[in-house]
Amino acid sequence: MQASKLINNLKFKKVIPESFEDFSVSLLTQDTREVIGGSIFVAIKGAKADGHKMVQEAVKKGAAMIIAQEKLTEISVPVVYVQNTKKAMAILSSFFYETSSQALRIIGVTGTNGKTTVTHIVEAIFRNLGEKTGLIGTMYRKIDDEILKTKNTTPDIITLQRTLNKMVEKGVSTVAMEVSSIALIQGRVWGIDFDVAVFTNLTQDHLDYHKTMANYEHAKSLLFSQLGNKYTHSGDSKVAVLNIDDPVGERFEADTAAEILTYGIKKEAMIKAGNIEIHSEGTDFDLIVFGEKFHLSVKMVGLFNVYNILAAFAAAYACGVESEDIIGALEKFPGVKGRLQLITSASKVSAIVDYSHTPDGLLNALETINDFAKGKVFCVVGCGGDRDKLKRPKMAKIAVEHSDYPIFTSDNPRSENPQTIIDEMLVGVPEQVEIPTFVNRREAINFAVAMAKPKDIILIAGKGHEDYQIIGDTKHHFDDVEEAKKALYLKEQRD
Ligand SMILES: CC(=O)N[C@H]1[C@@H](OP(=O)(O)OP(=O)(O)OC[C@H]2O[C@@H](n3ccc(=O)[nH]c3=O)[C@H](O)[C@@H]2O)O[C@H](CO)[C@@H](O)[C@@H]1O[C@H](C)C(=O)N[C@@H](C)C(=O)N[C@H](CCC(=O)O)C(=O)O
Ligand SMILES: Nc1ncnc2c1ncn2[C@@H]1O[C@H](COP(=O)(O)OP(=O)(O)OP(=O)(O)O)[C@@H](O)[C@H]1O
Ligand SMILES: N[C@H](CCC[C@H](N)C(=O)O)C(=O)O
Ligand SMILES: [Mg+2]
Repeated sequence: MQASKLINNLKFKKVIPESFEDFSVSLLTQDTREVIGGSIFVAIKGAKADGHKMVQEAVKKGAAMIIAQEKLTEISVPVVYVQNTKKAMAILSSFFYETSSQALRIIGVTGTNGKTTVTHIVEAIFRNLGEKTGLIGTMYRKIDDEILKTKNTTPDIITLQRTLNKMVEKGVSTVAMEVSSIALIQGRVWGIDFDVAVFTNLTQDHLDYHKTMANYEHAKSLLFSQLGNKYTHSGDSKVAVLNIDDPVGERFEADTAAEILTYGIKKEAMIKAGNIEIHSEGTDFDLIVFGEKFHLSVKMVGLFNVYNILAAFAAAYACGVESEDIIGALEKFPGVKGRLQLITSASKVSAIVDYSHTPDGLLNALETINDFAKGKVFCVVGCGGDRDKLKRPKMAKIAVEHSDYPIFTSDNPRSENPQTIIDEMLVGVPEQVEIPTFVNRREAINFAVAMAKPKDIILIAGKGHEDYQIIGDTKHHFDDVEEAKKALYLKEQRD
């Protein structure tokens, strides 16, 4: 696309110099590290760095035009001044990648917990129908079978539009996408034309960023207010899928112009579950869809996963998929890596690796395990550095109250001192309770495995699918599943 045509999509701007030699735009980027000849570089003022200070570097690498919101001097390429470069980036990327988001059916999922799980179930439902699918979230970006790495749960808008564009090229028709609260506030999904927006739940997380639960809720509500502002006459109205058992779900009804589809277990919902029986290998329940009852046996364990299944069912139902087709996929779905992932061993001690890194997630994981545990429950847990500190004493208290042997350790300490994080967890524990603590996560896992007896279960919480540990600025290889398997194997040899 020619630069002049692209920037014409910005109504309010000042271009200096006013006339310039037009060129074909090779790349639109906000990151100097990506710039190639013929790029347009968008200068963003971020939390850590300021793109305006890196413009010379971008030009040196071949940027042929700069979009800026602050005065730049001595720049040898045309500069387009706008009020807000983030907004300009959203507008330009949507035109640069043309029709991507309109050409796809996009299901956005937001909420504190369950986004990764729900998006994976939604993906499985549409794959089961023979469609090519896309998935964007915490673990990766997936275009049909191709897996691309990801830095954030919800990528920046340019990466997002680029990814959607590749999906269209590859013949993908439906995309399931996690939409984080931070992304909503930062405008990472501005201009994305969601067809269905799903709300899972809202409990404490990310207060380092949002400061209050009210701000956090407001951030999540943006997905619903962004949905369905314009009614199309094709009959495909936008749908907000809301967990009606969560008071926040009820409140979001007022935030959206879209049609509402409710799901729940406790309250009267359009899509409901009842007669729930949880066992160690799966869950049985009745699914009631507008009064019509189906019986389901799924491989996923836990009440919270029934909510995730209801959310995914409702999302697919909102797109017109038949109940029987959805159920077929749900009963086959094996679960998501690192979410209540069971590791058994000949020693009869089992480990469960779970991505519970919030108080509510940890409570749900422990309550589920307690429901079917026949021996004692161990809980190896830590809290991430440079993230919500208020989670620390709460998660510690939950571990102490809901497991027989809590053991505190490090998650991803990042720039923080790992012992300080553990000390902040200990604030949530009564003084007389002694907790074994290990800064080294491997030692904590080995200790739990050594202590455990046949029939005991060890929950290793917080890192799920992650195959790394971030200590300082370094990302070391570390995988809870690998560690648990190794420790359990050595125990078998010893005992
Ligand atoms: C605090 C925060 O949210 N930061 C996010 C934000 O960064 P930022 O805009 O503040 O960027 P910055 O690092 O200050 O840099 C400013 C500008 O300079 C540019 N730059 C920077 C360095 C350089 O050498 N060259 C260069 O051009 C950058 O590309 C950027 O345009 O925007 C970036 C692009 O969208 C994100 O990658 C980045 O996420 C960081 C890595 C992060 O850790 N974010 C976490 C808190 C986060 O967003 N988490 C959510 C929720 C997870 C969940 O609950 O599932 C997520 O969606 O991942
Ligand atoms: N519906 C739910 N309600 C409460 N807890 C849940 C729910 N679904 C999952 N969990 C818990 O939260 C953990 C993370 O689940 P998942 O990865 O699906 O959530 P997420 O919203 O994608 O998290 P993140 O914000 O880190 O991307 C799980 O390992 C489980 O312990
Ligand atoms: N999406 C979450 C992931 C937390 C995972 C946990 N292992 C940690 O590092 O704190 C976050 O960025 O807060
Ligand atoms: Mg996720």
